[in-house]
Amino acid sequence: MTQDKLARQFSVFLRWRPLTNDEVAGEITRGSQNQDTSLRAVSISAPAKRPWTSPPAFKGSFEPADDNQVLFDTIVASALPKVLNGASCNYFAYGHSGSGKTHTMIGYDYDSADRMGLCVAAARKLFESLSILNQEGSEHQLGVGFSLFEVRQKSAFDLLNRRTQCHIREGPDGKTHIRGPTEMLEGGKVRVQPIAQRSCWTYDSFKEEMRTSLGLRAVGSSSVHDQSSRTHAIITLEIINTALAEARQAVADRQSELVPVGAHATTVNIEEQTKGYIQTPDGGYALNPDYQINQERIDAAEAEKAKFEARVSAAEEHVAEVLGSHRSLGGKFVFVDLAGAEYQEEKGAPSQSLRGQTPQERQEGRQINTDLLALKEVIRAYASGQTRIPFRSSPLTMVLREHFLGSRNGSSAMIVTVSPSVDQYAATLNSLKFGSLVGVASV
Ligand SMILES: Nc1ncnc2c1ncn2[C@@H]1O[C@H](COP(=O)(O)OP(=O)(O)OP(=O)(O)O)[C@@H](O)[C@H]1O
Repeated sequence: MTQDKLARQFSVFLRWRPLTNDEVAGEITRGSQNQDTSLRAVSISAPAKRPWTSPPAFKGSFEPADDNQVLFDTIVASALPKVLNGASCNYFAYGHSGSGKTHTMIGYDYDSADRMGLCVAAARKLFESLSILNQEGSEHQLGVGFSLFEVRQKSAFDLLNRRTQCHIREGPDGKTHIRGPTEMLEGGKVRVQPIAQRSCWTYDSFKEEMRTSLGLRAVGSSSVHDQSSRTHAIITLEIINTALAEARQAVADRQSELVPVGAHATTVNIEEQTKGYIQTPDGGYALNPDYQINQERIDAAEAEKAKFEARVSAAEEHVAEVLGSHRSLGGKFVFVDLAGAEYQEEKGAPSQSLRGQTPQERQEGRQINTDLLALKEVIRAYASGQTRIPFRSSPLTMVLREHFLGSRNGSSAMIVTVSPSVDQYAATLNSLKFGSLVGVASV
């Protein structure tokens, strides 16, 4: 295995949730074997269903009795030292609606260790480690920058900013920018709101932010269970300090100062070109003999613009310097609670959950499937060490680009959540096939 390949480890785990009270049709028979590799092959069967066995693809498999603490200890805990060393570690929950993704990633009880979701448990451990580092004494206390937004169709919705709709775009620098509405400030300055990051200095303040923001999560109306989420929720916990927050704020301020100066340079250029040329009878353009283009005026406006661009670059360099001032700064845990995968029954008929959907929900379902297929291709390309990774294929993968690229020395994993109910056989089979396609590429 090459060094690069080692740095791109991606593991796939399987989690069987318990049967719910209304799942009375019986349980899928399941097996899991280690063959000649360190990965497990998973097999399923049920009366009147076609049995299926995966290739060796799963790093581990969790039974219904395994609680969230067992998952945290097995999958996430070992990543903590990497995050404290500045790496980015990413975790995805994939599964059909109601299979246990939100229970796994976020949880419905933030106070008990065996029920809190992986992101809450990670925050708890992170704050414990940061408090030790902070006692060692440093100029700026370390804390956690928390952001939480949803990707739905082609937009992002910032749950830390009243679900404000943000646009997902690729900038000229090739990076993905997620931008909210523009604000007009004094002196013609324009500020484009980025996705909010809340600075949390204690675990309790983080939990409070989580509770408030998750109250705003979008839910669908007619899927498998009432709280079905139709969006991909992306939660980031980044190690920050006040110097980093201030340095990033300075970049935003310099960018808003640049906007009117850049607009002025463009206006001057257009004015001079409009006066300096006249239209000829054949529809072409020629120099206006009655006007001399004022090149000095254009150059002065361009020079002013260059001065403000340099201020932005200097502020960006300062962010990089601050990031380099402590080994932990910029380290990140990223948790992605993916929208429920939608699927067809074996013979192409719509599944029970698809039948009662509105046209808008069906359209959303198609986009969700597009996003999930794009994610599968990105993970396969990433895990197999390819240099060209198709991030542009969907808004979801565009948004995840920086986290994949930032995870060089980190580790990433997907948890495929499935129901053991025979009623959910087709959905479970569908999720296992997806997980094994991702898992075999990660060997
Ligand atoms: N491993 C588990 N142990 C106990 N209860 C679970 C487990 N997994 C899921 N549940 C319960 O099953 C229900 C559905 O789970 P959850 O909301 O996590 O599904 P989901 O996959 O996020 O669905 P959707 O995509 O529709 O949001 C919840 O009541 C949850 O508490």
